[in-house]
Formats: sequence, C-alpha cells, structure tokens
Amino acid sequence: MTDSTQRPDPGRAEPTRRRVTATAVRLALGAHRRALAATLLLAAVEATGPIAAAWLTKQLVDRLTGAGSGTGAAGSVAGSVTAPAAALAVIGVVLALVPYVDGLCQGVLSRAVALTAQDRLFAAVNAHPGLGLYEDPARLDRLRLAQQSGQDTPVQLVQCALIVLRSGWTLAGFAVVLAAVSPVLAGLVLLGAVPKLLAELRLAHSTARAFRGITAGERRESFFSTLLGGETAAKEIRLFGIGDLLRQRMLAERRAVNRIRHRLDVQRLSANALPTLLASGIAGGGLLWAAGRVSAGALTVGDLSVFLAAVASVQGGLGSAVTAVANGNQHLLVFAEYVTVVEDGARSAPGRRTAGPLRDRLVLEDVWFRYAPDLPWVLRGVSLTVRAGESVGLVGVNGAGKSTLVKLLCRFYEPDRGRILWDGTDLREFTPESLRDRLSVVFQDFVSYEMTAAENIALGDPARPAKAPDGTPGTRVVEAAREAGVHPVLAALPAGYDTMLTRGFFGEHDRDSGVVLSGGQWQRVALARALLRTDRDLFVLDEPTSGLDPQAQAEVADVIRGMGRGRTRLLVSHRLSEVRAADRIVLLDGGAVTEDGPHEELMGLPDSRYAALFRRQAAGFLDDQEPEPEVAR
Ligand SMILES: Nc1ncnc2c1ncn2[C@@H]1O[C@H](COP(=O)(O)OP(=O)(O)OP(=O)(O)O)[C@@H](O)[C@H]1O
Repeated sequence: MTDSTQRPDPGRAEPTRRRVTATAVRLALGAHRRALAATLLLAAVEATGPIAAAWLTKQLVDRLTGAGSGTGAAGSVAGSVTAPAAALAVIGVVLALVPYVDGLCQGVLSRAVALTAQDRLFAAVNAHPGLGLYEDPARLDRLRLAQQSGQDTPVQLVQCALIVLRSGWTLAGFAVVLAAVSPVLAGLVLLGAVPKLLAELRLAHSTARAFRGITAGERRESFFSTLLGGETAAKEIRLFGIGDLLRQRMLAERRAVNRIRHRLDVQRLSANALPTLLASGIAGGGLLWAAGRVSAGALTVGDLSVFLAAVASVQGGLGSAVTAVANGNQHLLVFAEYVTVVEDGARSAPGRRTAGPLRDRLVLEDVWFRYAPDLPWVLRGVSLTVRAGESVGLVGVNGAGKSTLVKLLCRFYEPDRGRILWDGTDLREFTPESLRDRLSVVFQDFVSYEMTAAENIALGDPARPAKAPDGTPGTRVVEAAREAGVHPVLAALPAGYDTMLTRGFFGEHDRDSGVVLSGGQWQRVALARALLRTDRDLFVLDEPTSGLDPQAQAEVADVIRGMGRGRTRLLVSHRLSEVRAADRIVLLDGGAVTEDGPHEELMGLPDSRYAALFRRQAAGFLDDQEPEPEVAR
C-alpha cells in the first residue's frame, strides 16, 4: 500500500534531543509569554527565599546568644533582633504566598500550552491526506503518546528547567556557606548526589520505553471502555450478553498496564535506595560532626543553624535537580513522539498542482493496489476510462474492490502500480485538497455527526454559511434536504434544522434533548450533504440507498439520477436496477474489469456475469416464493 501521505520511513532518524527541546521551548514561549515570565520570576523568589531566611536566622540566633559581639544587654539585643526578625517574617509571608501565585501562573501556562499543542498536533493530523495513519498500530500508538505528551510535556519541561535553575541557585548560595564551614563536607554532600543522578538517568530511558507498552495497552483498554460506555455497541452488548466479556477484556488490558507501571515503581525504588541511604549517611555524619564542633566552641549556634539549613537544602536541592534532569530527559524522550507526529504531518505535501475541472476523461491505467505488502492484491490491473459527463455504474461481489477504487479516486491511497489520470494528469501531481474539491462523494460508511441537522448537511460545503443572516438554515441547506427527500422530517423536528441529531449531547444553546434518526433518514442526510456540492466535477455514490425502504429507494434513485446531471458520475451499488440507467456498467471481478458496456449490451452477451446477476435479482423480485437473491453479494 502507498498511503497518499509519505509513509514513515522506518529507518528515519528520530528527532534529535536538541530539536525536541527547541520545539518544547518554542511551544511554551508561543503559548503564553507573560505567564512564563511570571513563573520564572517566582522561581527566582522561591530560590532566594531559603538562603535569605537561613542567613537572617543565623543573624537572629547569633544576636540572641550574643555570639560575635560579646554583649547581651536586654535593650540592645531587642533592638538588634528587630530588623532580622521583621525581615524573616516578611520572607515567611512571601514564601507562603508564592506557591499559590505560582500555581495560578502555571495553571495559565499549562492550559495555554496544552491548547496550542493540541491545535498543532491535530493540524498536523489533518495534514495527513491519506488513511494510512489510521491503519498502522505503531503510528496510532505514537499519535496517542503525542496527544498525551503534547498536553503537559512542554510545561513539565519548563518546570524541570525551573527546578534545575532554582536548585542551582539555592545550591550555589548554600554551597558557599557550607564550604566556609567545611570544604570537605561540602564536597562529600555534592558527591553523594552523583549515584542518584546516574540511577535516574538510566531510569528515564527504561520509563520512556515502557511508555510505548503502556500506550498500546491503554489504547486497547479505551477501545473496550468506549464500546461499553457508548451507544454504538449498546444494543449488541445487551442482545449477545457480551458486556461481561468486554469488561473482562478491558480489565485485562488495565491490569497489564498496571503491571508495567508497578514494575517501573519497583525499578525506581531499587535504583534509588542505595544513593538515598548514602546521602542520608553523609547528612547524619555531618550533623554529628558539626554538633561536636559547637560543643567544642569552634562553631557558633548560628553557624550550626546555617549548616543544618545548608545540608538540608543542598541535599534537597540536589535531589530535586537530579530528579528534574531525569524527568526532563524522560519527558524529552516521550515528547519526541509529539515532534515526530507534528513533523510527519508537516512533511506530507504530495503533489503541487491544482486540479482543474474535468473536461475530457478520467482514466485508470493498469491500476494495482493492496493495503499492505503482506496482504493480497485487491486491484490487479484495473483499466477503465470514464468520459467527462458520463455516468458509470460500478458493480461486483462483496470484497471485489469497489470501495477501494473509490478511495483511490479520492487519493486516500495511491496505486502500487499503474496510474489514475485526470484529463491526462496523474492524480499524484495534484494537491489532495484541490482534487477533493472537485469531488462530491457519499461513502458507504458515511458519518452521522452528533451535531444539529443543519450542521450535518452544511458540513458538505464548509466554505459557504450554513445559516442565513436571520439565523434560519441557509436556503442551500434546505434545498439539498428537500432534494434528498429529508426536508419534511427535519422541518418537523422539535427545533427544526437546529435539532441535535443525537441523544448523547445537548445543543449549543439549549438543553432540549436531541433526536435519533432512522438509518434511512441518516442516509438521506448524507445524500443532502453531497448534494450541497452539486457544482463539483465527479460524483461518487458508494451504496447510497442500502438503508432505504423500497419506496424511499425508488425516490432516492430518482434523486441520484438527477443529481449532478451532466457531470461525471460513478455509482457503486448492489441494486442492479439502480445502475441499469447508467451510460455504462462496469463489473469488477477478481480485481479487474471483466465487463464494461451499457446495460442492454451486457444483457445481450451470452456469458455475461452481470446479465446473470441482474436476471437473478429481477427473478427474486418477481417470484414471491424465492427469497430476495443476494445479487452481486
Ligand atoms: N483498510 C483496509 N485494510 C486492509 N484491507 C482492506 C481495507 N479495506 C478493505 N480491505 C480489503 O479489500 C478488499 C476489497 O474491499 P472493498 O471494501 O473495496 O470491497 P467492496 O467491493 O467495496 O465490497 P462491498 O461490496 O462489501 O462493499 C476486501 O477483501 C477487504 O477486506
């Protein structure tokens, strides 16, 4: 298969650490500069606060104990401690408030970053012109990881960077103080953090690898939970009694994910146990040593208080910095998935020319196609010419490749061999957007959007307004609905065209419950959506009447015949009566065109498979005793 996007090259280099970091920083900067600046400022305040507090505490203790001055008169002591005590109080208040203000700023920043990241990610996903992205489990896992990491990773990276900066600042301040008391101890405390740093860096890699397994499991779990929690499968789940089975499958996936997470927690514990013991031993030994020096009179009580604060802060700061570096590293590894998906989307710009109106013919030249190299060929040398303005009925048994051919015409995939020519130009040369702008297609598996009736139709041509200036549905929407024979149904809904066609969501403006249309009514809505594009060059209708009752089928068949009259039309149908009026019928069999001609001509051929199928279907309608034949199925 060739997806019309460039398929990811398995050997392609992962984005470099520097590029990933730059993308995260740009994302944070572009999302909310002021919140980012405020966060940086608050980090500086948080970093400086403890150093100032430790220094002021030493001043206070020394003045209270009379150390250094040798005086201890009550009046002068009270006077000399006022300033450091007041300053300490102010610092206390500031440090108590900072986390809340910081929380506010980080909230603003993370929401802005998440919004921007989501916007860029889905812009990139939309830029994929083909469907290959949705049929490749590895790419889907990557997309989910990108979704998760894009939301919070940039902010977490900023936070990690802030922690490193803050810790560095605190460390520098206290290291100076600690070195003044004992350079040896300062060196030991710093050295004690090295094993922890190495352990955390090793963990970051295995955590990032484990996230791939977690993502795949969570995606499968979410498939089952969506089935269980949604309406789509509710009927079959109850009828077949498969709720418990699906629940068990969901829980099995969750348990597998939990096991991976638990393994990670155990790894973290075992990797950190020894380095943490080492650091604590150094802190304890240092404390005993410093206490001994105070009793010997070599250090003041104030010195001891600074020393205690320094040891705690240096170890705490080093610990946070090491964890932040390791976490940052892990976030970068995961964020690389986001960068890959975004860049993958940005790169996929196949074809540069703009498709013009179809004036002469559409030609399929020996088209071969399969969905993947390990899957069988679906099309094995299809050659077909459709003249502009001609209507062609495409028939064939289930799995013959009719819908596949439609997807190739839309350039969701590209032929593995052969070409499709639009007035002599290979479809690959056109931008997918310009080509699709020339088409109006109703897919066999059309979408029922959980939106209002008017929106469901207007989506067919988003360039034109869905509503008139007075708020009523646009005339084109109503005309299309009328033509598709669904206007009376939509007009009679509780809020007319503004009624939500779902019972799963409320509308934008009111909380009236929506409605559920029947399958056939939905099919007409989908037709109306296509009818909004009557000015397009090629109409493709893939089984447009499959859900309709006989009366509706006849009516819709008339609509289809009139639809896009004078334009090129391709109608895929199992109901041969519907395609008989086409200028030509094309039978797809065994991956190739085996019959091609007007209905009468094919009916006159002695060995025509189409004729046999048509007669069999017609006989089924005429003979009440026979079940309706599975014509062309
Ligand atoms: N996305 C896909 N990935 C892999 N194989 C696919 C995919 N879509 C279709 N196929 C396979 O391609 C073959 C042709 O399918 P296609 O839907 O084109 O047939 P069809 O003629 O439209 O059938 P029907 O009459 O049942 O709609 C089938 O064997 C199907 O299993």
